[in-house]
Amino acid sequence: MEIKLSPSILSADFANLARDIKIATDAGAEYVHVDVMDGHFVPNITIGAPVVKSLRKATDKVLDVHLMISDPDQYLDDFIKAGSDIITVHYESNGDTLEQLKKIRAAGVKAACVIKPKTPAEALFPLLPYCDMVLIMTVEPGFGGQGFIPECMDKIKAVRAEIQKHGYQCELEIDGGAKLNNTADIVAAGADVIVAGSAVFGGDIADNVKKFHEVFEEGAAKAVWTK
Ligand SMILES: O=C(CO)[C@@H](O)[C@H](O)COP(=O)(O)O
Ligand SMILES: [Fe+2]
Repeated sequence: MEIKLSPSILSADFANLARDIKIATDAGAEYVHVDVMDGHFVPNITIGAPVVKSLRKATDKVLDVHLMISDPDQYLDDFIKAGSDIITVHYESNGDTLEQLKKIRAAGVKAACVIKPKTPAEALFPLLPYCDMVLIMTVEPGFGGQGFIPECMDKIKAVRAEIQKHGYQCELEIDGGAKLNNTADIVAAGADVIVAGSAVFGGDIADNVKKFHEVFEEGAAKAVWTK
């Protein structure tokens, strides 16, 4: 069972993004997670579409773009044109989430929807047929380096059960607080894409990526679900 790592560049060296991404992907990271924050939807400002455009030239790995912005409708075209491979919109952002997902897919980009920790898992269910991936936030969005919220484990299980029940081709990503010591349980609960920022870019990046893949195998061996 293939479990993928999506290192969040929020914890990388912003003056050396291409270098840090290369180290992580050469070591086996499958995706590159890009946290876009607008200072409105979350109390932090990070990067926008021009940076995604530059990263597109720096890597051919999957650019997994997590939009933490109030108005996706205003910026979706920019992130599509910049070369995103996956665009994830928040259920809690303004506008019609279903229409946003359809627009992303129509542009040939993978569409994903994300819920914050206080949003129930069931909010995602009607959107699953329109999603190539769903993301469950396991911290409040806005900052890297926070602790995993344990109550989110049941949400991972509930969304995994719904995906399995209908046979949807939809990846289940989690984001926030994934560490080497809790990721096996997160995978066993149902996640197949793990975002990790501080636990990848803090210390030896290549070694951390390799250790995450070891932990994925442990989690997959304990999992009661299969792909
Ligand atoms: O979207 C976010 C935070 O809002 C994340 O992608 C974080 O950047 C993950 O960082 P760690 O919790 O793994 O340090
Ligand atoms: Fe993120």
